[in-house]
Amino acid sequence: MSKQPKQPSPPKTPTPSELKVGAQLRATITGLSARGEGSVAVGERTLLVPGLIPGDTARVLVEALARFHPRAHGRALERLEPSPDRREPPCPRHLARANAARSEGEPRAECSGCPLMIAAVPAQRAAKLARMRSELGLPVEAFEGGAELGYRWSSKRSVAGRSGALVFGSPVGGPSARRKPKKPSKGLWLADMRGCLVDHPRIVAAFEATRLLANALAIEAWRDDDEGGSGDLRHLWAKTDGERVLLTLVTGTDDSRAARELGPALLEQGAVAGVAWSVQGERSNALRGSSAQTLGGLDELAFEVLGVPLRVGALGFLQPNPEVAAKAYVELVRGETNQPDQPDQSLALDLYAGAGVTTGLLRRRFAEVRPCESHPESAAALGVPAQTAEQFLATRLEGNRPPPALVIANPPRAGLGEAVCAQLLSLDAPRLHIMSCNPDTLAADLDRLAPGYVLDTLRAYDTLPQTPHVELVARLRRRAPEPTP
Ligand SMILES: C[S@@+](CC[C@H](N)C(=O)[O-])C[C@H]1O[C@@H](n2cnc3c(N)ncnc32)[C@H](O)[C@@H]1O
Repeated sequence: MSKQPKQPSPPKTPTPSELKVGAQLRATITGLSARGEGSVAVGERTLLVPGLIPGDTARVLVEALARFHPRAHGRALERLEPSPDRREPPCPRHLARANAARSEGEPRAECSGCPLMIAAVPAQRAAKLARMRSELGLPVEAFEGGAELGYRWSSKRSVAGRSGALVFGSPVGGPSARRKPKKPSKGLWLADMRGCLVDHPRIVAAFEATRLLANALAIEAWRDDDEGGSGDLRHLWAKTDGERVLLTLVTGTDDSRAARELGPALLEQGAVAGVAWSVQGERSNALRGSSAQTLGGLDELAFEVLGVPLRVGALGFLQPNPEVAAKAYVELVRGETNQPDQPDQSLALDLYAGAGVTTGLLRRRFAEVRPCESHPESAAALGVPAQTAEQFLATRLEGNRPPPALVIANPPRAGLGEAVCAQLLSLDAPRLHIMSCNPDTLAADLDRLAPGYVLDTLRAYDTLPQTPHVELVARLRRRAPEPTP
């Protein structure tokens, strides 16, 4: 008799009674969390396990049951049956390669910034789409992507380590890490992101040149402590137009050797086209500080997105993946479905306008476009006073003017929130188009807007492959008034 091939075992869903801290379970992952952990529903709770993807069956140690959320957190002890979509992550610094042999001097593999890199990209996209559709109930009709690697035109690093051996990276033990640092370190414990595969190659080269020079100059890393902190270089922010790099040095103090020596040395070496300096000495995760000064070279990058000329300075927002974001912008500003895209002679509002790509695109169709932006540098580039969307809408509502023909809004991750949604309902524009980088807050905003708006179309864009992030564009139209009986 010929030997039968081994059949995969049926998926295993643990029972609620098995879900106790310290218990070891056999579980098959069915979904993905917002932070890229594998997830599986166990009774009322969702068990989240970093380092696993849908289709993986693993022995999982239950480490915690959340007190205020129906969540449980687990750690994969052994992968019993890997998902067919699993792959060796291409990045040598990826946490999943922590146990691989390293040559001497090679940084440890502990980066958890791309938790989905352990799956092939089509499977990553399928898992993200499934989360948006089934878990959040978002009727996403299409999901478009672009380059899988080297796509980031804007990237940040934190700085840690001792002088002469600085590490540029992101905190270890983040939400998608499979293990916490073994011992608490005095400063930040960072995963070394040298050679990051998702960053644009120009940015990778600029960060590496900066690291080598900073070490040669014995620049110190900034350390937060109870006395308010000490040291110097805290964060780095690099942006590129595809050719040139604008680097911002963020230091914890205004008495900074990094600003005095590292910035000029980088320019002299030709490692970057421009260097700016911003001070952020507060105890917070805020990275950019509120103002920057140019240390030399270019003070802004000038380039075009969809034919719109853009100028982005040291602290201005730039979509990390302009290639895919451009597809989302087209969807965001396009005219009504099935209607010829005729010039509209009326007014459009562009809320959270950032560098102004959408303002420029809307100006091709509308006689008047009013952008709103709260960051001083971006607002100045748009020629408007820095104002929050709340302040801007409050002023418009006071004036009791007729509603604009279209409002577009592209808020940060926190979404529009209750106050802005209430203002938008009062404003009563016939069309409202929202671009969002957070499906969870978009789902909440769509619920808040439902009394006044119907969702026409919802499309997603894979702006950050290898990570759980997505960008969405929701196009809403004002609800027709109920017929009076
Ligand atoms: C996701 S970005 C979008 C920027 C721009 N639309 C783009 O695509 O490049 C969000 C922008 O909103 C700005 N912002 C943040 N909070 C704001 C608020 N409450 N009111 C107005 N703008 C805000 C940020 O400075 C940032 O430029």
